Amino acid sequence: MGETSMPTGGTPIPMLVLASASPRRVDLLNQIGFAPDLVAPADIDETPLKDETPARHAERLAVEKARKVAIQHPGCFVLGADTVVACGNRILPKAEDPATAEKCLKLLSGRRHRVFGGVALVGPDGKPALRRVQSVVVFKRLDAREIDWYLASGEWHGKAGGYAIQGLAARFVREIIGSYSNIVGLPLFETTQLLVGRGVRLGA
Ligand SMILES: Cc1cn([C@H]2C[C@H](O)[C@@H](COP(=O)(O)OP(=O)(O)OP(=O)(O)O)O2)c(=O)[nH]c1=O
Repeated sequence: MGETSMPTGGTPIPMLVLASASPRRVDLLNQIGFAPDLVAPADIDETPLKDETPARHAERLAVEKARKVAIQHPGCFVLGADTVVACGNRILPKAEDPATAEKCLKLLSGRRHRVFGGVALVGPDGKPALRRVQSVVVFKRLDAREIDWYLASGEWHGKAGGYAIQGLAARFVREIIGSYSNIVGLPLFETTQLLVGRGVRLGA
């Protein structure tokens, strides 16, 4: 279990498992040449703890996702990630209905907010390594028509903060500071550092 291949004369390469149900994360990981051998969603409670900061929340959930899947796949490298949209110290929800998305968009309108990404890699030894990334996003002021138009698109569904920068919401983004891929769901530079740092080979 947990071994993907045995190169001639070498040691087995542990499998790379992505602990995610997000198709975006699979695409992002593929983009940098680390095709996961397996994708396995981690079913965890994503409720913020009392007084938990957005940054800490993203880190904790990334580790919990990776750990949960690592228990089911011992001996593998397991990558987990979490994306948190924060307005000040307030953690915005993942929008599952239009009313929630509308509240988020009204809050983000005309302001700058932060997007925190946590990425955790649990190694075959069971130990997690963690990176945290922060991006800043500045939205233009949104009028009621723009908000209604965006809500009708449905693109907000399942997205932290009620928008997806990789889609129509790009029209609202005046500026970003920091990692773009972090906002979409997986900070690719830091993910590469984690994977390479733990000895996961390209295309493992
Ligand atoms: C802000 C923003 C978030 N998102 C997405 C990324 C994440 O999929 C989602 C935040 O929820 P997460 O809980 O980070 O991830 P998830 O539930 O979609 O998937 P997983 O199984 O890995 O836990 O919001 C975008 O796609 N674009 C954006 O611009």
